[in-house]
Amino acid sequence: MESMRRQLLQEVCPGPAGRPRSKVTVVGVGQVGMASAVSILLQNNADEVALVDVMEDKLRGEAMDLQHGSLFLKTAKIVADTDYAVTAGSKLCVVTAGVRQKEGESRLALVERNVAVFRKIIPNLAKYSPDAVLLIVSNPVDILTFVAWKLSGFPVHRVIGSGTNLDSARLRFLMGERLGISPSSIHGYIIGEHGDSSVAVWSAANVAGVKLQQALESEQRGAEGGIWTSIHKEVIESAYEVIRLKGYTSWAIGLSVASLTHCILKNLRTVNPVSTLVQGKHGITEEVFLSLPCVLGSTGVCGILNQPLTPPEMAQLCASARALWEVQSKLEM
Ligand SMILES: NC(=O)C1=CN([C@@H]2O[C@H](COP(=O)(O)OP(=O)(O)OC[C@H]3O[C@@H](n4cnc5c(N)ncnc54)[C@H](O)[C@@H]3O)[C@@H](O)[C@H]2O)C=CC1
Ligand SMILES: CC(=O)C(=O)O
Repeated sequence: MESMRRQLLQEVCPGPAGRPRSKVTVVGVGQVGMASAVSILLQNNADEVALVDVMEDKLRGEAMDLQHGSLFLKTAKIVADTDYAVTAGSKLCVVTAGVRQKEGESRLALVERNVAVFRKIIPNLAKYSPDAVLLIVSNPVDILTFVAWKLSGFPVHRVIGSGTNLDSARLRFLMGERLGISPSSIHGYIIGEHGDSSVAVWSAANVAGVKLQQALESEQRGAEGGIWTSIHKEVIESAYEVIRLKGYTSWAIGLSVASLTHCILKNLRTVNPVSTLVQGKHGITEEVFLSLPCVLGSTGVCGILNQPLTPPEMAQLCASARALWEVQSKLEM
């Protein structure tokens, strides 16, 4: 092959040697891992994508299938191995490995099984990519982000949970449907736990700066607690409903992960609700990770927005922190 290469072209200046500049690792090539990997590849931000899983054949099959699509992609290298050496030099490591909920099961019920999985994964990622940002997706994502922080020994700003970025996207979609306006023009945040105790910050919801609070208040006084309350309920039920219908959720979380990847690799400093250490914020005393609006850049969480909350919103957020602490404090680390 080398002699054919020499016949074919005269080498003038070989390309830059050494490490890739924007390598992304995805651990776990299940439904969420592959939806994330494909969404990341379609965004053209990474110059190398590495995949890791414990299921050798599935891993090789997924990698080959993606490599065969190289013609239609703009990512130079797609690699895969069960050995974490393949992840070396990653700028961002996305962790999607572990068990997922069965129909009707809560995210919190997965915690012990997925902590065991994380014990095998996180030290390896830290060893081969000591400067990476870790983006945790596996559930229960807030507790597992805390676990990843502890196991990695990384500074807290470099360990992020995908958190309520997805819940907020669901909220904006549902509000958009009701209002007939694109989700991109609707600004609404879900904060707190990614899951059952999440908090909808209705006090800040707006369309192009026009606050929805007044309309919301008259709605709340209406029959059945108002349409907006029911939208938050629908957001919480969303994952359960999709799991009931297709067995798992994948596309929306994959797109959400790719969007966060874009912000981090491109150092965009956009504001996204992601899971970060919130002790000391809004009266929270526990050492827990929950989502608050964060400025994201190449170093991970560059800042946490001081978002004004109403007393009921703050009380709900503190209850969310207590609910997580209840589970987290029982973990053997
Ligand atoms: N944060 C969020 O918004 C969301 C989180 N999730 C969570 O993502 C996780 C993955 O879900 P799915 O992809 O649907 O599950 P899946 O079962 O399709 O894939 C999980 C993958 O993890 C791999 N894995 C297990 N142990 C491993 C280890 N020690 N090292 C490397 N890989 C390992 C499995 O071999 C499998 O390929 C679940 O915990 C799920 O609850 C799912 C959707 C949204
Ligand atoms: C499964 C899950 O966490 C979600 O789709 O929100």
